[in-house]
Amino acid sequence: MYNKVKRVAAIRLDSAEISRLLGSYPSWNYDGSKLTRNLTLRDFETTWSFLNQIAMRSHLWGHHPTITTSYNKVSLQLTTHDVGGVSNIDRKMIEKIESYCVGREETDGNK
Ligand SMILES: C[C@H](O)[C@H](O)[C@H]1CNC2=NC(N)=NC(=O)C2=N1
Repeated sequence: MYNKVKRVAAIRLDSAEISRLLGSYPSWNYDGSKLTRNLTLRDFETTWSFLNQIAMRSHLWGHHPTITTSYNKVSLQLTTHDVGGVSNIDRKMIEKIESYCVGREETDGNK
């Protein structure tokens, strides 16, 4: 699944496309240059399982979010240097990351 590196040319998203993306994924924010998301996961193991999936996907696509983590907290930043902004690859990465989040975020019940 993660053994074949696939690179595609990045296409910059315009502001309407970025707005649509944020509409579909309200947990993400746009700071004018990059897409960001902060999340809290259920526990440490869940956090690293999630991070490993992102790492393998990043390796496969040659596209690497900036990641900051501490125990069960993760901050993600996504941008594409080649286009000097946000691209279709960042959008695809967000779609993947959101699928990896399902059922793994901390809920009020276990705070
Ligand atoms: C040379 C190398 O492919 C580039 O620097 C890649 C690596 N990973 C990357 N990751 C992200 N998030 N954005 C990029 O523009 C990017 N560029």
